[in-house]
Amino acid sequence: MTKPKVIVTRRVPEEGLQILREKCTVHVWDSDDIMPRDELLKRVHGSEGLFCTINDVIDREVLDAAGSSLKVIGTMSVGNDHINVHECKRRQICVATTPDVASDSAAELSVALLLITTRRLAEGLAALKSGTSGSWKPMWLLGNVSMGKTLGIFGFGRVGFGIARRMKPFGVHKILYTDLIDVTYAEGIASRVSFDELLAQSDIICICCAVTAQTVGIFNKNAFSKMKNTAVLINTARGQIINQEDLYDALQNNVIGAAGLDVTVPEPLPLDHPLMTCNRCVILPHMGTNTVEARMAMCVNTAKNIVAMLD
Ligand SMILES: O=CC(=O)O
Repeated sequence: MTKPKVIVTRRVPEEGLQILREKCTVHVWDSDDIMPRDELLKRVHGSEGLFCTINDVIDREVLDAAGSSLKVIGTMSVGNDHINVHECKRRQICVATTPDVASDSAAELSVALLLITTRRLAEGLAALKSGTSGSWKPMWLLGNVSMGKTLGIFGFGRVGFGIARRMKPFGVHKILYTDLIDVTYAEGIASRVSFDELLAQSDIICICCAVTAQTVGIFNKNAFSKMKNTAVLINTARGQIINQEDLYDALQNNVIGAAGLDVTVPEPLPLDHPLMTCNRCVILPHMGTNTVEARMAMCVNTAKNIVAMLD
């Protein structure tokens, strides 16, 4: 019996590829760079499985190019916003993500970014490296401590819960969350409030929701105007959730205090983008799940998902 053909759109850990090779004929785009679109369209033809990442836009064109043989798409990611899941459902193509194994890494990165931003560590590091930090000064780069503050979490899923659990020992006074539903695991840790209450009460807000029609651009001028002017906004979810022009204006005009972004539109943000010039905006190049542990587990799970569904 011929083995099913699986396309892997990126160089990924060998452990995952081995799992695939036992059952499938595997074609790997063996590069750290994104598989060019024309190559993807060409190579996906006749495949039964597609192993992709967040940078591969899997739309109708790709699904058409693959043809009716395609049964499963395994994405080595938590999010699936790069995939037209409605179209996949219509065509009875299974889509699998790898959420659980990445939650600790994503929550930890969120807390790291929160601390870098609230304590102004990026500015300190930049000053040291450029030789402008000078000697110790009593009134220089004063950040804020988390102790006694109110932490707001927008989207209380695995990552939001992980942030809450990690920030509790820092002595935050209150943890609030906004989500579509009451989540039972929030009991004793966080209280559900409306979006407006979250905006008004929080000293720090972490965005950890999925990007949907309801959340695109929800952090905009109107939302910023309801936040404290000292508030710090952290986004480790998706760039589209923040209106970046409004964020720039809010930071420039001291409507809010600071922002820490692991995700932007586009990625990477061009060097001449206005947000890149903002001292109070810390920007990382989408590193939420960049740990050896998460990447290995994400790769192995993606491979297992594909094999299981082809079986
Ligand atoms: O953003 C990263 C992911 O969705 O895994």
